[in-house]
Amino acid sequence: MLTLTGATVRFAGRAVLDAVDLDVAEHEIVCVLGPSGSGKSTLLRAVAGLQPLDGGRVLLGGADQAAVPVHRRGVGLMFQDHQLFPQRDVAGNVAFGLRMHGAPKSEQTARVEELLDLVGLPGAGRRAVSALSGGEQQRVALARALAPRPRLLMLDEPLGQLDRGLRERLVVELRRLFGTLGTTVLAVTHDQGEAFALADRIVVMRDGRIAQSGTPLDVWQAPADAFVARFLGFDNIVPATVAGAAATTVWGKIPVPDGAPQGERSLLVRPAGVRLAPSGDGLACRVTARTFRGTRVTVTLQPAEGPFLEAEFGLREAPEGGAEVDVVFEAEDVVVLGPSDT
Ligand SMILES: Nc1ncnc2c1ncn2[C@@H]1O[C@H](COP(=O)(O)OP(=O)(O)OP(=O)(O)O)[C@@H](O)[C@H]1O
Repeated sequence: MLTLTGATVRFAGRAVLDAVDLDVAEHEIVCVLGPSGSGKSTLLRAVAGLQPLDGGRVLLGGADQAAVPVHRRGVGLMFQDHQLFPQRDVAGNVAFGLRMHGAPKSEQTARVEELLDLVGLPGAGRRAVSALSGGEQQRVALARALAPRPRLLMLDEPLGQLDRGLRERLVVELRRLFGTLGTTVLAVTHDQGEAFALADRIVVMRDGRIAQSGTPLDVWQAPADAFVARFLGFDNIVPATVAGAAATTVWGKIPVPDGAPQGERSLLVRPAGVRLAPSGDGLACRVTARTFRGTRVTVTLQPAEGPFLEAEFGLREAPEGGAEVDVVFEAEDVVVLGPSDT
């Protein structure tokens, strides 16, 4: 459906999009994740035709888009701030794209009603957009983007301004809606939770390049490198020299899973893989913080050397704040990451 090959955009000589290759299949929901300034919005703008490329190509349905203007690309766009027209009512906003395409009035009216039903706002056509809540405005913006049946829907931080509870509900609704409609989606967000809940595939960007692309499960289980792992919210990452079944780190020798890549690497230890050991049998640490998380407790451990460790224990076994404990590591919760700056 969408293919980018070597897509490059430079501002003042700096590559903000640096030879990006990306394929989005029909009906696929791809979420682009990355820190601020990594080039996510520029990527969307380049696909939409709002940002000319300095190199490479954008193909939609196999056709090069270099000479195709924005309104002929057949893409729907929805931005964080909705950009609804305040002087038009809900129906006027949803019909906008249909009017631009010259759809007859009767067809516009029927399609607007259909879309408002679809996004959970039946009969809201005559309401003023200024009188809607943030979540309702988001639904109107979505209905407007979907109305002309775009072959590709692009979302830029679609839930950015809404509160967390509403975002969590809407993201589930969006996924269900896109699944029902078979919409092909390219979405940009810096919220990992949102991306993981919405996407069939996650693309992590760093400095204008793709750092990793994979299913949510793949990316979660096996982050490509320390940058991706940190961006996904993992702590417990240290440089390591992996040889055979163990890695040498500032935290001592740590067992690694069978078949782990060897040599100079970064190592990630999941908090669940840190276990208490008898005194003198493991890495000696002091407990510096304890946080209750329902039935589990997250404990921060400071070893004599190296960064602190996050560990996760059951309520009964979690050590007290200030306690001196020894810990060992379970190989199954250790991930050997690619060679990378830690
Ligand atoms: N028109 C422009 N002129 C100059 N620099 C720009 C322009 N547009 C974007 N940039 C720069 O390009 C880089 C990438 O911007 P972009 O908006 O694509 O990042 P982003 O990943 O979407 O960030 P955010 O999450 O903050 O929206 C930034 O450093 C930004 O300052």
